[in-house]
Amino acid sequence: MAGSRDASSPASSSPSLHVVVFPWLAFGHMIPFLELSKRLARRGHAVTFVSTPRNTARLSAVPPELSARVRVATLELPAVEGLPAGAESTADVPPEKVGLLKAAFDGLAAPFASLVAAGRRGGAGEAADGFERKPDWIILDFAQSWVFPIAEEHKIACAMFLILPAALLAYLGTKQANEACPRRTTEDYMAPPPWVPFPSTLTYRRHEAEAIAAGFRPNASGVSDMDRLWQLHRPSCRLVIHRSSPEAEPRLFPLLTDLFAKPVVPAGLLLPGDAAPPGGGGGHHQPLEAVARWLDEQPRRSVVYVALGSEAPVTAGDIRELAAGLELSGARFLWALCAPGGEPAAALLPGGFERRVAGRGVVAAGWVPQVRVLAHAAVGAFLTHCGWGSTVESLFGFGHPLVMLPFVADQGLIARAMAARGVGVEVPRDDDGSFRRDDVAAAVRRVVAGEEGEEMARRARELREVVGDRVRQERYVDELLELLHRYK
Ligand SMILES: C[C@@H]1O[C@H](OP(=O)(O)OP(=O)(O)OC[C@H]2O[C@@H](n3ccc(=O)[nH]c3=O)[C@H](O)[C@@H]2O)[C@H](O)[C@H](O)[C@H]1O
Repeated sequence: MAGSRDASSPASSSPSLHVVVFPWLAFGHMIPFLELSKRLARRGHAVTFVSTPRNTARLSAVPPELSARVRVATLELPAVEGLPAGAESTADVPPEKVGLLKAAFDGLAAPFASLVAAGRRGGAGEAADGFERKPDWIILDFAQSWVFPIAEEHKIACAMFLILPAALLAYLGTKQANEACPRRTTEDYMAPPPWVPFPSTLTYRRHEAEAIAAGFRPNASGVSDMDRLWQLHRPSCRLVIHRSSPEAEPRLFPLLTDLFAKPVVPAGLLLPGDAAPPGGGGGHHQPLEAVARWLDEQPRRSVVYVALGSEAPVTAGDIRELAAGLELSGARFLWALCAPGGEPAAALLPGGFERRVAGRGVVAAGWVPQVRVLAHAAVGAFLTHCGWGSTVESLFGFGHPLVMLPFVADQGLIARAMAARGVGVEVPRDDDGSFRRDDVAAAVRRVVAGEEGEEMARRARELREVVGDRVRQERYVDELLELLHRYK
């Protein structure tokens, strides 16, 4: 991702802001943070996007017309024992090592403080060492608990941008509410929280609840994810922003603003363009050409696109069972197979699988430009882990019905919410999260065939029209900017 070394004068006459945008080291986070950056820059504001060298190199390029306002500041991750060399995102490490990546991330506190301090000295100093001018805002992710003291020292306003659905923050609740009503058993984590005063689908299956409970306990970084997230209670965190909208998640924004006693506001869905610019991704980039030719030959809306995000804890057994289910389903499919731990994908597939599905099924090993695949006329459904980014892109961006295979974090909440909206079918799971090929095949058939499938597709297209209305979504960014001007 290229960016300029200095921000030119903004296009609009209103006082422009300088906003530092700093995502957690995960593509499901960096991609929406970059989408927000583009929108702020398009409205005449200066953006400094902060990440690490390998991550910024793998992100899609900033459109040329915005490169004068989006500046990239890269910070070198410190080495941490046990973290693979060169690992800079959750896509580069197995799930059990993400805690070490957080420990390395915490090592960016000092270089980030230097970046801010250099900017504070201002003047003709070497721009590369700091910001051209003091930031008005730092928009950070859930993980940077150490940014707040730096921002407070330099009197810079902070906002926490959660690229997760508001449903997750409603489920997690405030620090105070959790201390008053502690969740102690797996069953406690499976139930809707008592502080949501209306019926909701905020429930987890047993395997999901166990993963959520782990977020309340310290990980290899020594800090729990919840203690990082609950830094949003600090007064210097003036806003909480969600990549979402009231149309996508009714009733939650007023509830959260009340629960957290500060504005919890939508940034809108930040829908990517119809055909994302060519660019990297979480790993080795699969050129679309190899995939597009096959898609071009398929009937309209006949293909199930299969992808499980950049960090889902998918096991080799899951991949074999999913492959067998896709084979049994008889459906056409394109599978972007990001193998766990970087193992070669072919080694994980059942013997003879690709030969038996030849003609109707393709496995694209590695990263594909997902938005461009979802935009293809041949794609008619999405088998997904229900990561919020993928859900927003596929359902609200392109109106595809969903076959849902959630794993961790917010994914189970998203799956229940989308099933309740009648736009997808969840694959049944055992208590340990395992699933069966017959259930995968049955869920795929329900979504891609018959009256039920047609009704789901109709509802999905209706959601794209109503919730994915791009004009309305862009207005949320305008409303957010009004708040950034007001609260800075
Ligand atoms: C917010 C949080 O992000 C996490 O990230 P994860 O990468 O798993 O999934 P997405 O949010 O779908 O993000 C994945 C992003 O990677 C892109 N992509 C993925 C695979 C590929 O082959 N090519 C691509 O371009 C995709 O288009 C999307 O933008 C967790 O899910 C979590 O549940 C979710 O709520």
